[in-house]
Amino acid sequence: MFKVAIPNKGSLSEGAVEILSDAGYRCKRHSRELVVRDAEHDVEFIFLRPRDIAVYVGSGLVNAGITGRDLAQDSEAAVEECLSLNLGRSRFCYAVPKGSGITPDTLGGKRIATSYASIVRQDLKKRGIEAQVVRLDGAVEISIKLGVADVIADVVESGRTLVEAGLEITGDPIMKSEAVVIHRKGNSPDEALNLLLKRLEGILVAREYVLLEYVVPRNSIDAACAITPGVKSPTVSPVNEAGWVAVAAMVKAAGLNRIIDQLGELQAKGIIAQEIKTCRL
Ligand SMILES: Nc1ncnc2c1ncn2[C@@H]1O[C@H](COP(=O)(O)OP(=O)(O)OP(=O)(O)O)[C@@H](O)[C@H]1O
Ligand SMILES: O=P(O)(O)OC[C@H]1O[C@H](OP(=O)(O)OP(=O)(O)O)[C@H](O)[C@@H]1O
Ligand SMILES: [Mg+2]
Repeated sequence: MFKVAIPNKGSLSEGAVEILSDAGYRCKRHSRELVVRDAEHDVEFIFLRPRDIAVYVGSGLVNAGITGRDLAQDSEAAVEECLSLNLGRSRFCYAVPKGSGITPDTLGGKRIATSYASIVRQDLKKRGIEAQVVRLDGAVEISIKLGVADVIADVVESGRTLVEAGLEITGDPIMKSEAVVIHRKGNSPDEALNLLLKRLEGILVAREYVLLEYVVPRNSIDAACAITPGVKSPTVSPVNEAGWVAVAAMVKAAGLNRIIDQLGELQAKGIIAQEIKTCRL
């Protein structure tokens, strides 16, 4: 049975279960099960700590996993990414007490608290800086106030936790992260993994696009198709009224209102947008 590790807690846990469920897999836990079997798809979902997922995948004990890019890198496990899931986006940054003036170039000799010791050591090495890395499990932002560190390196999303702790980001992000599907480095994806990836890709596209349908005067069809070119090409069909045609096309949800306005200027009528449940391009 194909084994997929997913986070049992933390920021990525809900999103991972949701995208897999949208892709048609049965992976919801009813209580605290560690394993959920989807017999129909011949897949076993194993609930692990997000930090441990890359270790299991890298050792070949599970076939694939969903975890954060930062966690995968920090683990130093032999894994590679096969798909980004567009969820759990964050930046991994150095932060210092507001107004302290400490920058990434002046980290030499400082104590840097982090839950991602390996990423920080790699970054310091790249910069040629010697500093002390203090490995903490979480709530890293409080460590400076409590006196164990001068600087932190941590995950930043909205930045609210930093502000509340009186800290500010210094320098560019050390890395940008999001939830990714990983598999063992060097293994070429087998049929079961490719199927999982295709289904997840279908959900990513479905989340990004809507299906737009409208009718438009026949003499405006070229202009309308230029506004809604679809992914491959729009579907144009006859309607029961002379001089009009119906159009259906996938459009990016992000620019939807502007597209509707432009179609309105072409006298398009009956414009409707529908969510897409899944999609295979
Ligand atoms: N506030 C956030 N917004 C988006 N992604 C985040 C956030 N905090 C953490 N992450 C990402 O989630 C992943 C796992 O971190 P998370 O903090 O959820 O796990 P954890 O620390 O093991 O769990 P917990 O915080 O519940 O103990 C990492 O890839 C991280 O970048
Ligand atoms: O920029 P923000 O939106 O404020 O989010 C960032 C915070 O979220 C995470 O903390 P989490 O709740 O996972 O606690 P932890 O640090 O104990 O893991 C992360 O470690 C930061 O502290
Ligand atoms: Mg956390």
